[in-house]
Amino acid sequence: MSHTPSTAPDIALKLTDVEFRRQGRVIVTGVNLTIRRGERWVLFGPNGIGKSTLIQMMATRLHPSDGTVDILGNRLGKVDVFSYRNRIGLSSAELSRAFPPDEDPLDAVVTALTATTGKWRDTYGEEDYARARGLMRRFGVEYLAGKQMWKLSEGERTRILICRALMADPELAILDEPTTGLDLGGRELVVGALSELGAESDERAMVLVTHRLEEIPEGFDHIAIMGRLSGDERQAHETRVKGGDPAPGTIIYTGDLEHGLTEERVSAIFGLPLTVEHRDGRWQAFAGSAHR
Ligand SMILES: Nc1ncnc2c1ncn2[C@@H]1O[C@H](COP(=O)(O)OP(=O)(O)OP(=O)(O)O)[C@@H](O)[C@H]1O
Repeated sequence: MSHTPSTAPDIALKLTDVEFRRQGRVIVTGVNLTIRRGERWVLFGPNGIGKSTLIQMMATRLHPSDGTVDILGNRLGKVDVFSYRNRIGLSSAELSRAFPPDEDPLDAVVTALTATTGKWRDTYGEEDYARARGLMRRFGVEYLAGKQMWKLSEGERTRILICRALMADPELAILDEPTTGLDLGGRELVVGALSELGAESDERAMVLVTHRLEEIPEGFDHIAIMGRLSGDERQAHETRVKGGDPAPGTIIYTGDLEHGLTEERVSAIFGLPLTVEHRDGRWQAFAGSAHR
């Protein structure tokens, strides 16, 4: 049966008027975001604002309560997700819990080809394993082949999941906090490898989630910044914000990263005066003045 794409061919991801509620609480609302093929995006915002919630939708793991999510021309909820899930590469903490504890990390990477976890029933060729090993080398974890997933440190598991996310040469790669648990050396290796990937001119769309400016790789030049509803918009929602629940998260800026990451905006979303610096392609933020 032929399938009419739900969006223009150059659009990888489109969220339209998305709201997500959990147990009566509005977690995110008014989310609009369009990501084109070949673009590298950072999804940035403070803890608990709803970044992972949006990522789960972008990766077909969660449906919006309202609004629409279009992924690679498929409207979420209208098309069987298993028909296109292997075109999306995801690395996230939630996913890391899906593997059988004794799974070989090499298999955890290679099973991305069939969008499964656990190797049984599937067979993969030598070429597949060679690609998996190549990715593991690139991210400094080739030595983990033959080990067991449950024994990995957090930083090792994170890197294995990045390799897995890239294994199937996905059209959309989604990396949720890809430097979680990494020591300084590991972080710099991963940020460097992601910068290289970001600089490659291909049609893959990439979305990287972080709440730390230091972890934005070079080449990621678009940003969606999340903050909480404020002013009139918040008041319009007040009747729906129960008890001490924080105001819903939303996207307060989308576009060019260079212009989006202003001190004013970053200070506002974290609720304290911050100095933001951009030097040699990398970003950093800290409280107070750089000239003290
Ligand atoms: N299963 C759940 N049940 C109830 N509330 C949840 C659940 N999962 C997440 N939440 C709430 O939804 C809000 C958004 O969470 P989410 O994980 O999307 O934020 P985040 O921006 O990714 O945060 P972080 O940077 O800390 O990972 C939080 O207040 C969280 O407590």
